[in-house]
Amino acid sequence: MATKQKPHNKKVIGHDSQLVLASASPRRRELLAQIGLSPAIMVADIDETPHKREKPQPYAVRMAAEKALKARNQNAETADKFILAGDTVVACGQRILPKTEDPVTARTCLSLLSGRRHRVYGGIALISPDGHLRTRLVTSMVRFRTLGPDDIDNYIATNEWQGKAGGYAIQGMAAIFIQQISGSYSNIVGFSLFDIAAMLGGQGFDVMQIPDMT
Ligand SMILES: Cc1cn([C@H]2C[C@H](O)[C@@H](COP(=O)(O)OP(=O)(O)OP(=O)(O)O)O2)c(=O)[nH]c1=O
Repeated sequence: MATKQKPHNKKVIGHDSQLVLASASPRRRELLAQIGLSPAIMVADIDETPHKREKPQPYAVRMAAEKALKARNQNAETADKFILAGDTVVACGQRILPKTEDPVTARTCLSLLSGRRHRVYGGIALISPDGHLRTRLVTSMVRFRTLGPDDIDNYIATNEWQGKAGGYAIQGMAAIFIQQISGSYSNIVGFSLFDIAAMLGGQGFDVMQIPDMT
């Protein structure tokens, strides 16, 4: 069995089997796999309706925290584990765009995003084995080029907008519409790997020192 080189001066207090991802999102699973993490998956269904006049930034953080807390409260076996959850919110100004489930809503979102900049807010929540909840908000900016009717028709035909915040996925065909981003790319896809590694690292869970089981 191959193991990654471990510097002797570092104490590892966390490893992969101690990590739970409270998410049904294949994107979040794939993002964690990119940095060598394969957590247990526990889906936490929560009510994702924004509160009246709730701003996108606190909404993203609240959603992530509720997912993590629900996973912990529903599964006794998570008690001594790190629980990670994320939430992606696409906002045009202070307006929260929906996760699009039908083509009409997806068209409305794409028309709104066409030719302008918007923000993607990523809420991240981490519950440590001692039960402490920590959260972060990560912001990325995305600029779409102007979309013509054919662009929107063709994109709708891909079905890639289904279940995506704001009606698009940067990791698919929508990449051809995106002129510029600033901030974290992984934050737009699902959650910021930089911030996750930093949050885990702050709790003694060093992502670079997880045994490689392959
Ligand atoms: C903007 C954007 C969003 N998305 C996706 C990421 C999220 O899966 C989804 C936003 O919905 P979320 O509620 O953040 O996540 P989810 O419902 O898919 O999964 P879970 O709550 O169980 O963790 O939009 C992309 O895949 N690419 C993008 O470019």
